[in-house]
Amino acid sequence: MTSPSTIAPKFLSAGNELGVVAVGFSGGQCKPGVDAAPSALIESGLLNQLKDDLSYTLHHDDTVHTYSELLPSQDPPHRNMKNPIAVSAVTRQLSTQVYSHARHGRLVLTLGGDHSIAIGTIAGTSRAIKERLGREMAVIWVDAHADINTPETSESGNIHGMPVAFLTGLAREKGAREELFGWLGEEPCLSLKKLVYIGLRDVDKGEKRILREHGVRAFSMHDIDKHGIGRVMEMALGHIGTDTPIHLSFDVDALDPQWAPSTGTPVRGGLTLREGDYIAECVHETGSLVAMDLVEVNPSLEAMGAQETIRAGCSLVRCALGDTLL
Ligand SMILES: NC(=[NH2+])NCCC[C@H](N)C(=O)O
Ligand SMILES: [Mn+2]
Ligand SMILES: [Mn+2]
Repeated sequence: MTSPSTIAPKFLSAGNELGVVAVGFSGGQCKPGVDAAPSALIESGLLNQLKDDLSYTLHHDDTVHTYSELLPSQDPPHRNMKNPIAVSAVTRQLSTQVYSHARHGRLVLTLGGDHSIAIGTIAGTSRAIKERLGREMAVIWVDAHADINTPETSESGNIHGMPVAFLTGLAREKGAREELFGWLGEEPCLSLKKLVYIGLRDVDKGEKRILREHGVRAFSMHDIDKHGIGRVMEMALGHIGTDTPIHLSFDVDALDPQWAPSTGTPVRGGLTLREGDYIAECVHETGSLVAMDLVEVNPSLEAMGAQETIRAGCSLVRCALGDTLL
């Protein structure tokens, strides 16, 4: 049984308004199928639960956006990135959709898609929050991976391993063309000081150097084993403070493959589903949540576990949006 949350949101307009954006995009990595996640999540009843059980007023265009009209016929590698023009165009368009929900003071839920789409979602919310409230926002990035490669440090060329580098300005290219992420502008969307990672366990060499050099706050699985998830969440939220809007970007591969096998880059030794739900519940309890992404569910991989993965994804979203155990 569920009932609406009693936590009053600090940075949203009244009325429990939820903007939903469904993004069927897979161009930030090489495995097809992650584009089918939004339909799978919606078909399993997620949006109905948010409406009926958690009493949200939904703003959704009933479309899974594939942005096919934006995809170029030619998209050669640029600085070693695969599909750079496609990812740039899709995230640019997505950022305006997320922005217009957030500008109205709605909580924004984006269902991906691979994690490259966070370039668009975080660009959109951070701009809206800056305009509405004159504040900088924080990002909690829950993931097995840091996704902070620059095009130059990346070994794969997959942009889903780079969104944080673009958002924080680390990947900036002087005089970049609009259609090659130049649209992001000079000013970073996110400060490295307002970024917190949880769940890391597969971080590339170049990424480790970046995290160390900039003193980024990161809680790996080692930290979770050592302190327990309760203490880790206290430290993570303590770093952000109580007066800062939070964007939660949740990569389902943060969960152990036992709970979320159907994902493109699974890594053993991850969070239990309960730990994942707990992270989401704690973020909800802050009252500071302004946006959430759920990404990297790929129902076509490990098809046996697809329903399991979808169920886990739905659970994470419900918890972040106020579902409680009692
Ligand atoms: N969003 C993800 N699942 N990212 C995985 C990234 C893997 C690897 N670090 C790369 O840059 O290619
Ligand atoms: Mn990941
Ligand atoms: Mn990721």
